[in-house]
Amino acid sequence: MTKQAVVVPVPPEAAVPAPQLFPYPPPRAAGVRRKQCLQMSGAGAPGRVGGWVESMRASSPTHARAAAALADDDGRRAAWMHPSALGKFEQVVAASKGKQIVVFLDYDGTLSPIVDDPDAAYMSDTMRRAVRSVAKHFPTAIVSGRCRDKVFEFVKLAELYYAGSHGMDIKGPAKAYRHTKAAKAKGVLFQPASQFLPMIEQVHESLVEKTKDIPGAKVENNKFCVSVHFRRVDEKSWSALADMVKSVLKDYPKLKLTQGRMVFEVRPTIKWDKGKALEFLLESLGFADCADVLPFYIGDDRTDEDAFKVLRKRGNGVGILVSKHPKDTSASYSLQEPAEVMEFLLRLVEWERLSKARPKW
Ligand SMILES: O=P(O)(O)OC[C@H]1O[C@H](O[C@H]2O[C@H](CO)[C@@H](O)[C@H](O)[C@H]2O)[C@H](O)[C@@H](O)[C@@H]1O
Repeated sequence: MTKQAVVVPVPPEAAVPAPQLFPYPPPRAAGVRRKQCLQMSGAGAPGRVGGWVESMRASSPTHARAAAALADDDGRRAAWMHPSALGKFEQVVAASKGKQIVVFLDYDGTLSPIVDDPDAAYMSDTMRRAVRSVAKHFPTAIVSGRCRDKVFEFVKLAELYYAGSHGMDIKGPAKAYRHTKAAKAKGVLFQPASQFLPMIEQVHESLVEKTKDIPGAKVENNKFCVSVHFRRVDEKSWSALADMVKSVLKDYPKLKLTQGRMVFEVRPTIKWDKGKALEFLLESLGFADCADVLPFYIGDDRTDEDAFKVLRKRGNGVGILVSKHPKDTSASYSLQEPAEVMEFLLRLVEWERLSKARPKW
């Protein structure tokens, strides 16, 4: 395959931008307070350990269920916040008239169910078939916090675009989609954080060493970022684990700490995230500043919010949050779990097949 290696350094983050709302239907629920990602970087001081533990609790399924039980008392608000992308399917696809749909899919919790062991987060064969069908009709990308090779090992579809390490490692298929002649003809390869590789290696080693005595803690090397999992750590040790991670990162002001689903994510402080990856891929496909595209982004995690925000800012696109519980999100629709994601993808394929067969008046 012909590769085009583009390695572009991206400047460190200057500041965390204030959350902003965009006039994009349907509206977000009012009165839901936005939870900031916890930051530990040159730009922001770390919160108290108590703050971290609160945030760790918030990402645990037991606590999420308790929060949802409260929200259910106000069911009207929950329903309004996240209309189902399946229930509102016709409305979702109506916006695509005359436009090319491009599909972006997160992996963990979206295509595969969340499991205790990150190495065993397999995708079902039926889900793989659904994603393959989607990719036959629309340019399709997987956007994951995992390292690109690992997510490819799970998905195993060569025809897709892959953005691993939260979008910091992007590679396109050998035969790329081209909307315009200006679109990149050669395979895409983009690694904006390559200068951080040695640092990430060091931090990975230190984190493995430091956390080895905390039962259940697991450190995962995701190439341009590192995950520290606490799903299998006793809640009594969460604060000790948070302390350890923070103490390692003290010596690395160019790295920041964010949190996902029962996982700490150590990432370079560059202005690059899943949202930037989405924009980069649209541009590579030939859709830069283009109105005749409708991006769909489906994801379940806090890091997917960066992509949902980009869609809101563009005022064009469909953000779908995968969650059983009401959450503060910039997505416009929801699906409850990977099984519903699969149903939605199959429906999208069927709708496209039928609309091609339909006579154009
Ligand atoms: O962007 P994603 O594809 O959603 O990746 C985010 C993290 O996903 C994985 O961790 C999550 O899934 C695991 C398996 O189900 C689960 O055990 C863990 O608690 C979840 O946080 C992956 O292992 C991480 O490296 C990714 O950063």
